[in-house]
Formats: sequence, structure tokens, C-alpha cells
Amino acid sequence: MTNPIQPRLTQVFRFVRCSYADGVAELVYAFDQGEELIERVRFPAAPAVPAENKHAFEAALKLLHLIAGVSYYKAGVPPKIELADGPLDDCTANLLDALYLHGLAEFAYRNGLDLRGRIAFPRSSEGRGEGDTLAKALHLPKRTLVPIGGGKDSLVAVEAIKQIGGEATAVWVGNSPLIAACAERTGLPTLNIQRELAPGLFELNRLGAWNGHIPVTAVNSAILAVAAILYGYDSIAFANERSASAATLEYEGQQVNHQWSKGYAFEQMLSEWLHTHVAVDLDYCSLLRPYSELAITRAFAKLTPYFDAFSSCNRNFKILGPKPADRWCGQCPKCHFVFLALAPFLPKPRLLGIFGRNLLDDETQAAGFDALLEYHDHKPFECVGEGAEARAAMYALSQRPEWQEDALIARFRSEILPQLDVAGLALEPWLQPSSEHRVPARLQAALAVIG
Ligand SMILES: CC(=O)N[C@H]1[C@@H](OP(=O)(O)OP(=O)(O)OC[C@H]2O[C@@H](n3ccc(=O)[nH]c3=O)[C@H](O)[C@@H]2O)O[C@H](CO)[C@@H](O)[C@@H]1O[C@H](C)C(=O)N[C@@H](C)C(=O)N[C@@H](CCC(=O)O)C(=O)O
Ligand SMILES: Nc1ncnc2c1ncn2[C@@H]1O[C@H](COP(=O)(O)OP(=O)(O)OP(=O)(O)O)[C@@H](O)[C@H]1O
Repeated sequence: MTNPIQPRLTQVFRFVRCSYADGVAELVYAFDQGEELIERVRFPAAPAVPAENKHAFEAALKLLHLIAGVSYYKAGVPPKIELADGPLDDCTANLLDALYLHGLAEFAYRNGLDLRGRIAFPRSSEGRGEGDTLAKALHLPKRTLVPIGGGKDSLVAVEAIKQIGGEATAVWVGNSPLIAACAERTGLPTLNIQRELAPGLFELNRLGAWNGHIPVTAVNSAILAVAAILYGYDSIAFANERSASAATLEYEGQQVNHQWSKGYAFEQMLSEWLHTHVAVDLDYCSLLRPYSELAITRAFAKLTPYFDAFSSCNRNFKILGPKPADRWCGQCPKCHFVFLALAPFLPKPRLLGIFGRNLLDDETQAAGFDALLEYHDHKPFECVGEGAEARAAMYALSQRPEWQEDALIARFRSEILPQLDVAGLALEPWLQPSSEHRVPARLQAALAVIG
């Protein structure tokens, strides 16, 4: 398919329409008068939507259309956004404005763009709307969709729900065999939803579209909200850690967070939106919200049955292009961080067995670990823990005889540690949960299992 428009010169981004039939949602967008861009989301063996749930389903589908548009909007970032269905109520417009501004903050920063003042979803002039009252209860079955990402976090969430006897389904979006293997290993019922980006987007990329990071967790969340109504689940429990709310860097007064749609601000906005627009008994939360990355790696270190199946290395999850030959590329910030964060909690040979090598005994990886520690660099644009957390893990290893000789630990001791205040390097505070979360009452027992 060809698209003759010059994406960076477009004036209007249009949400053209969305529809659903026979398990397939079609989300349609266009720039100016250009060709339609059609994303499809396939829900396998989807049951018919009962009449009493139709309104909720339509609302969730509409939100998915609005949220998934971020992949296409970013190709041109034109000055105007147009909605075929008319303006949004304040609550919806606030959610979308925030998501596009903060979820695209890394994209904007890396492309030298400033999106402040540019993103304004059309909103109804009355100023009030559906967001002011709760939606009706749908009496959804008491069971949980647990999204699986192939990495450690979602597996910690799965095992916690299993331990409290919660009814749950392991669900994932996309066709990653690695995620499928992890989902299978959970022993839970599984649900695999397929997502096909509009082929026209790749054509736009070839034509020189703006490109960069998008808030993919928001897209997955919206897909799962549709799935919850379709298949009948009263809760969606992500595995987004406390550290995900921390900015990657600050630039001209704006926080840039690679993980914005994994953060608590987005979780609160979306869960409130679902309660007011879809169903008051549909809960959206993160089961790992109270925990730091280090608390999660400590919990994961006990889950040995997953050690030969999981991977946190995002290079596995590319849609296009080559995947790493091994589950762990060993070169990227995720590999660096997960190696470092697991190290305090696993016997060294066990850790080296997972990664097939010792990343902390490889001098060529020094710059990568320095960035994690925020030493001479900012935190990488990746899903990694806070700098202070990485420093605490490094310090803990530097005190252990079995790690002291390794090249990067020895370098930490001689070069970096003398510049740090040891009082701020304890591991223990990172293992304490915070009280901030939106986990519904019936899943709260799972929190005690993790912590
Ligand atoms: C797998 C990955 O990390 N991809 C990021 C990478 O994309 P790349 O161009 O190298 O290859 P593909 O993933 O094959 O994508 C091809 C193009 O498709 C477009 N695109 C893809 C997915 C999508 O949902 N929307 C899209 O528009 C885009 O034009 C791609 O170039 O680099 C991109 C640019 O920085 C990233 O946007 C790709 O990230 C994916 C969306 C992705 O799934 N990334 C997750 C692993 C990820 O970053 N998760 C974050 C969560 C952040 C959040 O707030 O949700 C995390 O774990 O911290
Ligand atoms: N393809 C996917 N389908 C559904 N949910 C996903 C997908 N990829 C990631 N997620 C979910 O998004 C959240 C954030 O992903 P993240 O990559 O941080 O978690 P993870 O893969 O479980 O662990 P790790 O941090 O080790 O990579 C998790 O709840 C994860 O399950």
C-alpha cells in the first residue's frame, strides 16, 4: 500500500471510525485527506456481547480507538485533532490529553519537538459529562485478567494471585512465542489477543514520518478493558512497579518518563475512567504498584520454574527486524538491569546460568551499568529501576566476597563508591512496600504474598 502524503507536513489527524464484528475490532485513522490507516485487534473465540453490556462495550471500544491512535498521531503530530463522533466529555479529554502529552514525552524529547500546547482533544463546551457519575454495575464474574509480558514482573503477579486462590487468565497481546511459553508455564487458562498495526504506518515511516517511543501499556490496557467486557472479567491486574512512576529525566521543566503509561498517574486516570464510563465493577490496577524493582526481583528469585522460560530483554518483542539469538541479548539496559537487580537475591552460579554469562565481569559493559547508576549519564530510556535502586544493588554486591573480583564491581568500589554517601545505599528500604495502590479488596491478600 502506498500513501502519498508527507507525514510531517500534515495538518489534521482524524479519528475516522471504529467498529467491531465477529471478534475483530477495526480502528480507523487518517491524516488530512490521506488513505485510511486501519489497525485490527482480534479477540479469539469471542462470545456475542449481551444486550445489557452493549453500552459498556461500545464505550471501551471507543476508548481503545482513541488510545491506539497514539501510534499513528505521532507519525505527523499535526496541529489539529478531529473526531468523527464529536467532542469528548472533560474526563475523557483529560485522559487523552495527558496520555498523548506524557506518553509521547520521550518521543518529543528525542525528536526535538515540544508538544505542550499542541495536543488538545476536542471537548464538549458544556464542560461536564459522563465522567461526573458512576457507570452502572454489570455484575461481571469475579475473575482477573493478568497480562503477561514474558518478563519477571507479570510472573510475580500471577503466582501471587494463584497463591490466594484467585481465578485468573493469563492474557497477552501479540504473537511472541516467548510470552506464549511463559503464559503456558503459569498453568492458568490462557488468552492470546492479536494486534495488527496498520501496514500504512510502516509506509509512513518509510516516507520520513516522525517515529519513536509510544505508551504501549496504555494500548494494551485499553485492549484488555474491551476483553474484560467481552469475555466477562471484573478485574485487570497489571504488574507495573512503583519505580515506573519515576521520570527518566527532566527537560525544560517537563518530566520525561519512558514508562509513563506504566505509572500510577495513568493507572488512576484509567481506572476512574472505567468506573465512570464502562462499569463500576470493572477494576483496573497494578498488583505490583507498592513494590520497587528490587522487591520484585527478590520475589521472582523464588520462582525457579520460570528461570528457563522468561526474558525481560525487549529486543525479543520487536514486530519487525531480527530478534536476539538468545533470550537475553546481554547488551541492552534491560539485560543489565535485570542481571544487577537479581544478583543480590540469587546464588551467583544460578544467575550466570540464566544469562549464560557474567555481565558484571565484562568491562565493555561499563557505560551501560553507569547509566543505570545515573553516573555520568541519565537513566536509560527503558523499563529499568531507579538510579538509587541500582546503586543499592551494586553496593550490596560490592560487599560480597563472591562478587568483589568481578571487573565492574571492582571498578564500582574503586571509582564510584568513594563519591557516594554510604548511608543512602542500603538495600533494605527498597524492600519495603508503600501503601499507595488501587488493588481492589478481593485481590489485596495477594499483596502480602509478594511483600
Ligand atoms: C520491541 C520494542 O521495544 N520496540 C520499540 C522500538 O521499535 P522498533 O522500531 O525497533 O521495532 P518494532 O517494535 O518492530 O516496531 C516497528 C515500528 O512500529 C511502530 N509501532 C510499534 C508498536 C506500537 O505499539 N506502535 C508503533 O507505532 C513504530 O513506528 C516502530 O518503529 O522502538 C520504538 C521507538 O522508540 C518503540 O516505540 C518500540 O516500542 C514498542 C511500542 C514496544 O512495545 N515497547 C515495549 C517493549 C516498551 O517499551 N515497553 C515499555 C512500556 C512503556 C509504557 O509507557 O507503556 C517498558 O517496558 O518500559
Ligand atoms: N504483549 C503484552 N501483552 C499484554 N501485556 C503485556 C505485554 N507486554 C507487557 N505487558 C504487561 O505490561 C506490564 C509492563 O510490562 P513489563 O515489560 O514491565 O513487565 P514484564 O514483562 O512482566 O516484566 P519485566 O519488567 O521483567 O520485563 C506488565 O504487566 C506486563 O504483563
